[in-house]
Formats: sequence, structure tokens, C-alpha cells
Amino acid sequence: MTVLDDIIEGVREDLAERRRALPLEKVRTAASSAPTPKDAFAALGGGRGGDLAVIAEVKRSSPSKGALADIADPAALAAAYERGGAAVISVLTEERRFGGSLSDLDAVRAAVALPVLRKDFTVDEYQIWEARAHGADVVLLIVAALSDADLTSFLALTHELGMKAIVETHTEEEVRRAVAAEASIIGVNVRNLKTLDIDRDVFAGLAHLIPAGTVIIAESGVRDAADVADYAGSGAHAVLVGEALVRHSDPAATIDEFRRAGRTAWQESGMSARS
Ligand SMILES: O=P(O)(O)OC[C@@H](O)[C@@H](O)c1c[nH]c2ccccc12
Repeated sequence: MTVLDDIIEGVREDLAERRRALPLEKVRTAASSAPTPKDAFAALGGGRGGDLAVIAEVKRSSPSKGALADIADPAALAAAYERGGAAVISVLTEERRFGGSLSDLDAVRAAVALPVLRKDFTVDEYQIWEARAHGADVVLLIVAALSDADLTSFLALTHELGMKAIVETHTEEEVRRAVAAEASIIGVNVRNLKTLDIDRDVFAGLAHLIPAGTVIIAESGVRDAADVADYAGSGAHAVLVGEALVRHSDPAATIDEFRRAGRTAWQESGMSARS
């Protein structure tokens, strides 16, 4: 059994409990009165390149590193991210391994005007309705956790609800599946969710397979501005950063620094810039 299988087992158990407490019908009603979704595709630059967007994550802990930060006030952290120039705020809602919750999502949603990503292991349509009911604008669809049929129908539901999906990949095969499903935002997670190993070179190895016009996100492993510059130089339109921001004493300044590093790298790689 891989780490991913193990996480998903817990996610399914927690989901069954929430569904018992609040049937889908009720969640759908809540979703219909949620504020209109904000366009995350546009916020991430629309796949045009030339600049770098930062997706800043509210992340309390992770299965690979344990506790990362004692985030007493997720709303204040998200507001700092917004001040620093983040394009999208990511909120982990998985509880067992990442210490997240839907209350974190609610708190962040109320605190910022930016698009908000509900970051979880989506394995059931219930979670997509739930994300919308809690005001999320984007959901995460991890290709490694989904059949092609689920990937396609989950993407369709996400779009029906006016949201966008970040379709997460880690291998060439997964990128091909994401492209075949017509994903408009594709993330390359350099962390293998089956083993939790990080390999930053995975990004450059896969980014060039993603068609122009798609928003390309480099996920995980950003330690500093040099890592951001590397990802941007290999074609990232956005970076998704958790640990480096939650551990920093000045997350807003760090985001600003990352954006500058990314912009410079894009300018320097002018030859290879996608249009
Ligand atoms: O803390 P990091 O290394 O900056 O990583 C952030 C983000 O990429 C990571 O949290 C992540 C990427 N894909 C995921 C899927 C589920 C849970 C978490 C993740």
C-alpha cells in the first residue's frame, strides 16, 4: 500500500462521516447560495507566460515532515499572503495528515478577495459540492488518485459549478491523461505522493509536454528564490508554495521576493517563452 492509498483511505472515512452529518442535498443547497466563483485561470495569468504567479498555501503539517507551523490564525496568514502579492490562496482541508479543515477554508475565504483553492484528495463529487459550498473557487484533482472516467466527470462538475480545477500530475503518463481530459490548469507535483520523495528535476522533465495556453504550475519543494527561478526558467507560470512560507517570519516579503525572481527568470528565458 502506498502513502497515497493510505491517505485516501482516511479521506474516504472522514468523508463518509461528513456525508452522514450533512447529506449531499443540503450541501448542494449551500453551494447554490455561495458567492460567485472567482476566475483562478485568469488570476494565474491565463497560460500566457512572461510572469510568475505565487499560489500561497496554508499548511499546518505534512506526512513527510510532521508539524510545520502552529498557525493560530489562518485568516491573518492568508491576509499576509494577499498583501505580499499572492495570486491564489491554497488551503489544505485534509485533517489526518495535513492538520487542515473546512473551518480553515471558511476563515481564509472570509479574509481575502483572491481566488481560494480547496486543497484535498478529491475522490468523490461530494467534495466538489462541499468546496463550492464553502466558497472555494478552485479544487485539486490528483490524476494518480482518479480513473479517467472520474477525472473527466469531476472536471465537468467543477466547471458546471463555475470553478476551476488544478489537475495534478507527477509522471509523463499522468500529464498525458491530464491533457487528454482537457485540463486548463496542470500542476506538476515534484513530490511523489506514493513515496513522498522530492525530485525537483521532475518539473522540467514534464513541463514541456504541456500544451501552450495551459497554466503550468510547479508544486512543492520551493526552498528559496533560486528554486523559484529554476521552475520559472523551465516554464512555470506559477509556483505552489507551502512550507517555505508558513515557516518564514515575513511571508508577504517572501512572496514578493519569489515573484521578482520568477519574473527575472521569465525575462532571461525569453527565447523559450511560451506564447
Ligand atoms: O510545502 P511545499 O513543499 O511548498 O509544497 C506545497 C504543495 O505543493 C504541497 O502541499 C502539495 C502538492 N500537492 C499536494 C497534494 C495534496 C497535499 C499536499 C500537496
